[in-house]
Amino acid sequence: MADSSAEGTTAEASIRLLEDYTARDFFLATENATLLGSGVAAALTDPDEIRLSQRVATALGDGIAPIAVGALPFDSAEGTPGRMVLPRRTRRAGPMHPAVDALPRRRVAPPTNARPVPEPRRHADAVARAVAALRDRGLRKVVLARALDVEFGGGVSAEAILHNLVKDNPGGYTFAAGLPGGRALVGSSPELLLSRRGHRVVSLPHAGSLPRSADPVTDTENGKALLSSRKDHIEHAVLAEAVVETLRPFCRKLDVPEMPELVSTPTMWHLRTKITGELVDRDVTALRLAAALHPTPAICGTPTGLARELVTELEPFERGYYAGTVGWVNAEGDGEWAVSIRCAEVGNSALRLYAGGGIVPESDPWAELEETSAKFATLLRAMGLPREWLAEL
Ligand SMILES: C=C(O[C@@H]1C=C(C(=O)O)C=C[C@H]1O)C(=O)O
Repeated sequence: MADSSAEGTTAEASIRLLEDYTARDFFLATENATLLGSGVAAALTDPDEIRLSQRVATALGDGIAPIAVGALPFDSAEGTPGRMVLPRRTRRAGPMHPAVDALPRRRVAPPTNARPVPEPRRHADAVARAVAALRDRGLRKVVLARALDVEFGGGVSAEAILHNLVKDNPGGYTFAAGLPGGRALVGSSPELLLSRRGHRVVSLPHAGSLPRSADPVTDTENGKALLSSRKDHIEHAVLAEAVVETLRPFCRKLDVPEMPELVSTPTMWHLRTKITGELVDRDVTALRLAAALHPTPAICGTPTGLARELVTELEPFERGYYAGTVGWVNAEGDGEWAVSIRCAEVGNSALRLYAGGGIVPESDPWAELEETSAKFATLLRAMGLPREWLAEL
């Protein structure tokens, strides 16, 4: 029988969860709570995400465990199926912050080798081709990503990276999801795809980005520039419209602010819209809603099918669980699903980092390349590497 415990809201309780995390587990720290799922009472994989959500609801209804956790890939047609686990043991505690600030950072040994995929110049070329394709094929937006393969002669610890990510990102959805073969998807995303609690649903779509700067004057200027950038508002509007359209049939009431707000992570400025709604049918679970929303134009594009084709055509790697979603759902159907960005797939002695950005007809290839470099910084920082390290590759 699966075991579940609420371990209180004390700092010690949440820190114990982080300290007990191992790379096979599921971990999620948000502003409000910390969750650790370990062991496998049941595992479900399915390339059809709606069917997966139904199978998970059935398993939860059977009482196998009180909660299911896991990850959906960017595109299950690539051969990476959605993967959900009903953990043998689920532990919950209060938020990690600010208590985690007092813990020392963990050291990650420096990499022995690193290789951008594709070469940076080729990513800029792909963006230019994407801009032309938007026009020729009638797309409003496509999201193009690049990857960075990093090797560590002496091994790399997902636990240490997660620890530093939690410390660095108090407002983030900081996650780790165990993958087959002892690998783990580890990251800290600013973006909530969907949360459901009772009738209330919330989505926090993000699109439109500029890097933060260590210089306070440049930093403030970047924030202001983003808030008044026509190109970024277009990029954002395409996303917010798509999320609203998908949620509308499920909701009796939707609250959508007219304008996005400016938000920040330690490495990026973003435009974000907070969409809240009231569900018509309580039987529609958080995972079912996440499956309906995914892939949003935050990580794919509009129209979805054409954008997905363009991504396959222009990116020389498979995204796997990057640009998918990670989260949990319980027997009541409540849950929380974050967009799996600002993350890396971590193995024993190597990891692959990912970063992407939305392309619209007004996009500039070199600015888009810069944006992906800035987005890598979330993980680089957790690995103890300065942003300049990337420029040397
Ligand atoms: C695709 C990523 O980020 C997404 C793309 C954004 C953009 O294009 O402005 C902003 C936030 C995210 O929705 C990523 O970080 O890899």
